[in-house]
Amino acid sequence: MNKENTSRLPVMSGKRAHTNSTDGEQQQPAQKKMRKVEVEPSQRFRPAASVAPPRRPVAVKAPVKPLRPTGAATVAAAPARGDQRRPVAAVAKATAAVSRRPGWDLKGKVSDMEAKVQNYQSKVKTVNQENECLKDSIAKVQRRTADIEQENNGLRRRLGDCEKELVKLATVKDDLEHTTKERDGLQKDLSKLTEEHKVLEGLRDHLESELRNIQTQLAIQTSALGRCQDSLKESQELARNLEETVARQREELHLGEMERRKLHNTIQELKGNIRVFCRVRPLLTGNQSDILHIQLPPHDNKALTLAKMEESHTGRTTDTQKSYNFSFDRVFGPRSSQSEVFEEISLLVQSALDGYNVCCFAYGQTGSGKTFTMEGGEQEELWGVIPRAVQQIFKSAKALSEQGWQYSFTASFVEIYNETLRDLLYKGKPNKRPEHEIRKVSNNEITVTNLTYQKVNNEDEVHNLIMLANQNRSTARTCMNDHSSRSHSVFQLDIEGENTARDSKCKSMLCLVDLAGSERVQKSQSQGERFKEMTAINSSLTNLGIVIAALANKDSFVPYRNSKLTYLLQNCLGGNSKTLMFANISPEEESFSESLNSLRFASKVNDCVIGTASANKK
Ligand SMILES: Nc1ncnc2c1ncn2[C@@H]1O[C@H](COP(=O)(O)OP(=O)(O)OP(=O)(O)O)[C@@H](O)[C@H]1O
Repeated sequence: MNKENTSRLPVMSGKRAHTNSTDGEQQQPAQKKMRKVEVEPSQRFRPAASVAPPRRPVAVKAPVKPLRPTGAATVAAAPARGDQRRPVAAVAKATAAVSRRPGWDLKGKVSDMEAKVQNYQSKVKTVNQENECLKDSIAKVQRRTADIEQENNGLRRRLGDCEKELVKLATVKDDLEHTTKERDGLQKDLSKLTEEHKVLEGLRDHLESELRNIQTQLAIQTSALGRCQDSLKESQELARNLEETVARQREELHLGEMERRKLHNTIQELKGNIRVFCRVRPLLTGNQSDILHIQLPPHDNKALTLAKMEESHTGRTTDTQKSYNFSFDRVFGPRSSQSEVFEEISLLVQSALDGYNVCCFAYGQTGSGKTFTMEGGEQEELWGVIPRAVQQIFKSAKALSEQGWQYSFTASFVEIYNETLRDLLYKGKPNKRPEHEIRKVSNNEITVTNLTYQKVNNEDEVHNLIMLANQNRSTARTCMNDHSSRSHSVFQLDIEGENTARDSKCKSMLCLVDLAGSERVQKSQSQGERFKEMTAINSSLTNLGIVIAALANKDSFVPYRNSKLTYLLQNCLGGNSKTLMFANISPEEESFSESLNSLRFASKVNDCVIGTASANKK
């Protein structure tokens, strides 16, 4: 640089002045170059400035200015180009003058020499000035250099910082890549979410439209609800009125029921507490019109005539027809159905639910149709009194439950065979049958020891018990009827009713009795065990007649205990009961005398008026 500066100095050395003073124009490029040199550093730093923040070097402002004065000084201090050439020309002139001066002209020569010295002094002065200027320039350049170095150091530090930053940026780049990946992933997620969002928006729109529909429906329903509530209020009001009406009608019904019971009882009393029905069995074979000896008046269902031609004992008189007229509460002919028969006794059965003891028994010779009347056949239309009575009892109990009556039923089925009691509901081993005794307990109630008293809740349960009883029933063969029953069977249903709302209770029993055959001993041709059976049967039936007669006569003593049958039926036959007797007769002519016998017995019973029944009420 010094070399450059040296070579580009704006001032010519004395020697050069001598050698190059001929061409003053050569100095100008040197001056231009010098300006250029001073400007270049700042220009060179510009690219760096473009990297680093633009920090303008301090030296840029200063350097140009002093150089101009230098140049100017050079121009001012130094002689003008024309002037610079003048000393040289003067020297040359002086030289030429010297050379031209004659040797003797010393004075001229001295004056030339002095001019020369002056010229050189002026040059020295100019050079010194330039030298000072240059020193200033050098100092400035040095300061500038220092500044530049300083700046350079700053830039290096900055470069270092930048490198560090670059390293950091490399990490940042990694982070950026990672972040970019994450961003890509997030963008994918975002696009997915955007899709989902779109779907959800669609769904939302759909739901919103549904919501609007629902809201519309809700509004409709709300208004309908309002209407319903109004109508509910009206209905509640109506229901209250109806409830009051129902309560009033219940009261009326109860009073009506009480009235009905009273009237029913009055009717039963008017009919008599013991009633006798006669039933003629149809012929089992042949035409019913062949029954000639039993005459039933067509318009009187209460009369019956037994007619028989009697031969003259002497043979002198003609045969005479002997007629036996009977009158009963009702006479059923051979064509009467089971339902017709039951219709007549259903009112009596109803009395049992009203708290009256009811007894219904079938009397007649073997094979006359007692069992058929009481039990009947398997088919419902052939059902006899017992199944029909049970059906009616449970039906009526159910109907009365609506009026607050609750009933409980207990069934027992006992057989009296040869004056011995047998439990027909017994389920144990035959050889372990217990013995039974009839006992009178408190309230004059009759009970049988060791007997099965089975609680029943419905018709079916009773039917099952009847089937069990039939299996247990003792049957014996006789020459008159293969399956004739040689025993009395007594089905008893104890009824207890309670109406808690009315604080009413009632207790009664329904006895349905299928008596053993009533035929006379000699006709049955029985012997031995059979004879004993017949005697016992006849004895108990005779006692039944005696008891009924005693009751009719209002005897102070009624011999109930003379037979097991009357003892067992004591409460059903007494004053506090309603009794119905079926007199069953066979249609065959050979049964004439047995039929006559039965009808006579029935007639006697029919003539009896047994006290006034009263309901067992609390
Ligand atoms: N009204 C009737 N209609 C049709 N068949 C009847 C009628 N009455 C009785 N019978 C029939 O007559 C036969 C004898 O009747 P049932 O067994 O009822 O007589 P019974 O008096 O009970 O005899 P027993 O004293 O021996 O038990 C049976 O076959 C029965 O089906």
